[in-house]
Amino acid sequence: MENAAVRVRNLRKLYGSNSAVDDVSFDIEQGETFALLGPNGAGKSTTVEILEGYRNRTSGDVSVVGVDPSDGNLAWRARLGIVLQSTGQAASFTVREQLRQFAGYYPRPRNVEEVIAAVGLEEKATTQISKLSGGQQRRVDVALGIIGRPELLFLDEPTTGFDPQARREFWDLIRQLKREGTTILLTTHYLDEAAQLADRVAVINHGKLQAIGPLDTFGGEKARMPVVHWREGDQRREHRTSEPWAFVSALADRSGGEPPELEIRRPTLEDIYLGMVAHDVKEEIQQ
Ligand SMILES: Nc1ncnc2c1ncn2[C@@H]1O[C@H](COP(=O)(O)OP(=O)(O)OP(=O)(O)O)[C@@H](O)[C@H]1O
Repeated sequence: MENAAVRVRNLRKLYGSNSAVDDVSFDIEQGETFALLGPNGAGKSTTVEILEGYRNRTSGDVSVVGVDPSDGNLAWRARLGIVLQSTGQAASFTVREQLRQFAGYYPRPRNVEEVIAAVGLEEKATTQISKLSGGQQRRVDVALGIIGRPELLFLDEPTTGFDPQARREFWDLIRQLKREGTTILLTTHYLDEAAQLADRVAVINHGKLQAIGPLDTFGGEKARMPVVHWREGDQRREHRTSEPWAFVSALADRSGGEPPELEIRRPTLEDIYLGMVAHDVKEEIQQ
């Protein structure tokens, strides 16, 4: 990729003799939403913290919006938005005060009131952050991450604690940022969230990049094959096929009409991911 927002080559991080990140390479294109998935302890946070300039690497090359994070200065940092897994808020400030203060750190901040509205906190703008619920505090984290109009937004488990409606509103907000050209690196354990938002997905497991690819082909043809489910007498039956309609039509002919409890299920990203991680499936790594 010519103008990658993020470029990672042969990244390694050792903690003593433990290889937390082991020869990982990938690019994130400008404007792309990239989801980094993997089980607990896989090396996601270590990778992301190296990109954010919060952690040193053992070896490899890294460039984030054109700068090596280990040389990143304040001007570089102002081009990034970071929503960490947990943040220590200045809890005695109100939502509006906190956002106004943060807006002052950036050269081209977004409008504070617009950001408050975007994260759905209009009614809480004058409430002290310490008096907000966990999910509302998480919305403040997200608001602080976007107030500086970042080119590249890091979202680490952004919707933990959100109720279902708040998650959907958050997804709309992320789509809006994407339309404005923001590059997004999303780390999440919610596979439906990755499926909703990501253009490309990568799975990191035991420190290694296990799979990477566009959302709509991720996992390969075999893992994505639909499964036809139906009932025959008191038995539940299923059949995996790349041509479910042909199979269903033959099944209907055979059983003289639509079989009971007929369903065609396409594997979700979660199904594909779980199959991959459980079986340590090696995907062809393609950039
Ligand atoms: N500061 C540290 N010192 C020593 N080992 C560490 C340190 N931070 C992380 N590790 C180890 O590095 C490995 C990768 O951890 P990391 O936090 O990057 O995983 P993760 O994929 O982000 O996990 P999670 O989904 O649980 O957040 C783990 O084995 C972890 O124990």
